[in-house]
Formats: sequence, structure tokens, C-alpha cells
Amino acid sequence: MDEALSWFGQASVVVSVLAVCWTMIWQNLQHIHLQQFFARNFNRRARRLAAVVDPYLSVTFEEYEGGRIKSSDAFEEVKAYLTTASTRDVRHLRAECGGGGSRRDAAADRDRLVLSMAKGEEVADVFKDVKVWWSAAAVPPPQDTVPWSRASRAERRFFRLDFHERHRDLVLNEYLTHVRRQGRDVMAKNRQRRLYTNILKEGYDDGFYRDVWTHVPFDHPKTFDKLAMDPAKKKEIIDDLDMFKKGKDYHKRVGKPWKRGYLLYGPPGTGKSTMVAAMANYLEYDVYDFELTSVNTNTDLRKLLIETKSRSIMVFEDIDCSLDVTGERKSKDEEDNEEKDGDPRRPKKKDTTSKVTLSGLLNFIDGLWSACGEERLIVFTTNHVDKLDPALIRTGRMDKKIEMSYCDFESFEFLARMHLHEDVVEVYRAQCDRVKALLEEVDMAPVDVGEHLTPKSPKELKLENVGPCLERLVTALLEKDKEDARSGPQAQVDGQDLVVVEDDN
Ligand SMILES: Nc1ncnc2c1ncn2[C@@H]1O[C@H](COP(=O)(O)OP(=O)(O)OP(=O)(O)O)[C@@H](O)[C@H]1O
Repeated sequence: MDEALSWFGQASVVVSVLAVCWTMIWQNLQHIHLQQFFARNFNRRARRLAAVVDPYLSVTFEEYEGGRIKSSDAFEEVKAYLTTASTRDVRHLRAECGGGGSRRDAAADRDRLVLSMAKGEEVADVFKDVKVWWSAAAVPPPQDTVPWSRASRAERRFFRLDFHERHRDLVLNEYLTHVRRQGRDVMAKNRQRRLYTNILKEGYDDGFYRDVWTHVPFDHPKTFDKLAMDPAKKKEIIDDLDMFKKGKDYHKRVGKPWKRGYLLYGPPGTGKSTMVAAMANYLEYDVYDFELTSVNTNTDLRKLLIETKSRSIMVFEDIDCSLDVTGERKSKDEEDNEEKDGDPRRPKKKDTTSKVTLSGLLNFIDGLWSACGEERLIVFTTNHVDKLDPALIRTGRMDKKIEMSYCDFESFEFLARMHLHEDVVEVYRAQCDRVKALLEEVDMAPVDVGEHLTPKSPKELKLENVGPCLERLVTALLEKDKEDARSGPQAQVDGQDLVVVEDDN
């Protein structure tokens, strides 16, 4: 490589001299056809000459592409591919938090670092007996980029691959594919799953606020086998997720973006957020928890969408509370004005009132921009499904609607075995039958059932001592039953609403 570079130096001098001579001749050439003839021939010869003096070709992989907002997949894959070679042969390394994703040892995963080549380093690689060279470099950020983009503030890193021209076909057709595949495998192994949320962050120099993603490691312990719900319903959801995960070709064939909408609805404490965690763990996806109330405008929402990665779940919790989704849509003029306020080049001062509109959200779900990225679930949760605009939850936007309901006896059995002991239902048959009868009358969310069943002392962890836990639940159910009986008819009288009669007896 060094020898080639010194050759390159000498050749540059020769080429410069030739170029000066050529310019002089060129200026004296008057006839345009003659100029074109020489131009064609010179270019061809110049290329041949360049190949003799510098037979090395290069390919660069820049960190940002597509308007410099989204980091390039190819860059990440090359970085991951070079991890092994770099840690072995390179003197200066760059360390980033990461690693993990295997839920088996979350603590060890958290401590792991992902190492890559620091800028200025070079490493050689051999593929099918052909030697190539990788180097890492960076250039300062350009001055003319949009100031709100996080990417635009950092220096622009890139990897460069150098190889001999005679290996052009092998490198471009086989080696690069090999690098990307291996890189993806390394990424899958090292991936630490993340829980993101959007926050308003003050800009460095101008004091303006913009929405940015911030994240923590995603370590939620809930999986489907710890979720109490009708087993048939659970299986249906798991099958649906499996279909979705394997659905790349299908979505391509029918021309649909590879995404799926889920609506989870039901009373508080019935496990909607828990279901999201179980889905993320099952699919091994990242979670983007959208805080809509802190998103200023539809433009900001779109910007956040662009910055999300594939293989993720985008969650909008309590959607009925975060946005006016009751169907009273704003006029086009009102929305246009709000969009103008949200011009990304003129970010606003901190503003706690969200101006995201229903149509902005609908566009987010299935507008043109929704097809950027792939393999993504969009999940809405709500306690009041009846309050949502039908447009928001129509099929195609929300493909699967899942009702999370109050605890029935099957869910109670599941929770009791999980919290207390595998044999609790068989050993405490009488108490469990009592719970069964009460659950047929009383609505209690799984979160409350779980809380009453939780052992309150180490003693209650033993099967022979779990009786008080079941007793606490029975007492709570009886109290709730009384409360419901008191508040039900009374509420009707207070509300002057005597149309629905509670009980005939
Ligand atoms: N079906 C369930 N199976 C197991 N645990 C549950 C279930 N439902 C709720 N829980 C437990 O109750 C707690 C609260 O549940 P979660 O936050 O998922 O309810 P939610 O429906 O999202 O409530 P909200 O509507 O108030 O946000 C969690 O810690 C979870 O472990």
C-alpha cells in the first residue's frame, strides 16, 4: 500500500506536467471538431494512464444519507463488520455503549461495549485470497445543513474501502455483499434493545426547543408467558405477530408497507402497556413511546417518524388523552397555519400545547412518509375506544383490535399460580371457588388481583402459608361488590338517568 502511494506521488507530478502542456496546446486549437476529437481520446488515455500509476479503487460508506437525517444502514453494517478485525489489529478504538439484546443475561449485556475503528485507523481484510484495506475518517459538518438536525451538528464519519482494480468484480459483486451480511449478523448479536421517548430539548445556540429522541436500555421483564389473558386470544396474537415478522415477501407482493397497526383497549390496569412490552420482547424490537403532548406540530411528528429505526414498535399510549381524536377535525386553513408555525427552519420557543392534528396522525399512520423504514408495529392504547374517531381505527390503520378485559377465573388461576405457587388452586380449592363466584359478579382489573395476591412477607411465599393472600383478595372482592351495589343505583339517581335499570330483583 505504501509503495503504491509513493508511486502515486510521482505519477501525480507527471500528470500535472502533462496537464499544463495539454492546456497550452488546447488553447491553441481553434477548430471545435478537433477539440472534441482530442477530448474523447484524451479522456480515454488519461483513464488508462491513471490506472497504471494508481491501480487502486475505493468505495466510501458515509454515515448519513437521504438528506443527512437518517444514519446509513450500509455504514452501520460496515462498522459492525469491522468490529472483529478492528479490535484485533487496530491501536485506536472508538467505544460506544451497546451489546446485549439476549434477555438471558441483561446485566452483562448492559456492561458490554461496541468497539470500532477510531478515525485515522486502517485495517486490512482478506476475502478469497484477495487483500483489501479499510480506513476510518471523518470530516467537519457542512455549514449549510438544517440546524435542527442532530446529524448536521456532528462531524461526518465515513469508512473507505481500497482495493486493486483487477479485483473490481469480486469486491463489488461478492465482497461487499459478504460484508453487509456479516455486518447484519454482528449487529443482531450485539444489539441492545432500546426504549425511546421524545423530549423537547433546548438547542445549543438559539434557545429554541425541538423534539428529539432519548433512550434507555429496554429491559422489561414481561413476556407472553407472564401475561394473564384468554389462552386462545393470546395464541391468536402470537400467531399474528409471527405472520407479520415473516411477512416481508407478502407485503412486497401486495404492495403494502411492511407495518401493522394494533389497537389495545380496555379499562385501566388490564395489561395494555404490559402487552406492548410482551410484544416487544417476543419480536425483539425496540420501542418508541410517542409523547404526543410534547410534539408541537405535524411536521415535528413526521420528523420523529423519520428518525425511528426499522424493527420497532411505535406506541401511542392513552391516545384519547393525548390528542383531540374525537372526530371534530380542524379546517384545512387552521391546519395550514399551524404547519407554518412548525417550519423546521424556524423552530418555536417551548410550547406545551401540542398542535398535532388528527389528520397529521392519520398521515403518520398511512401517509406517504409512513412507508419509510419497515417491519414496524404501530400500537395505540386507550381506555375509551368509543371516543376515538372511526377514521383512526378503521381496518388498514388499526389492523388488529384487542380488548383487554377484567379478570375472569382463568386469569385469576394464572395470576395465583404465578404469584403464589403452581399448586395453589388445587390445594386451596374452597377459597378459589369463592373467588370464582365473586369474579362472576365483580369487575376487578388484573393489576388489582395481582396486588392482593402478592405475598406480603417471606413466610407467605410457602404454599402452606398462602391462605392470607387469597383471603385478602376475597375481602377486596366483597368490598368492591358492596361499593358497586352502593354506587350503581345512586349514580343513576344522581344523573337523573333511570333508563338503564341495574337489577330486576
Ligand atoms: N393481564 C395481565 N397479566 C399480568 N399482569 C398484568 C395484567 N394486567 C395488568 N398486569 C399488571 O398490572 C400492572 C399494570 O398494568 P398495565 O400498565 O399494563 O395496565 P394498562 O391497561 O396499561 O393500564 P392503564 O390503562 O392505566 O395504562 C403491570 O405491572 C402488570 O404487571
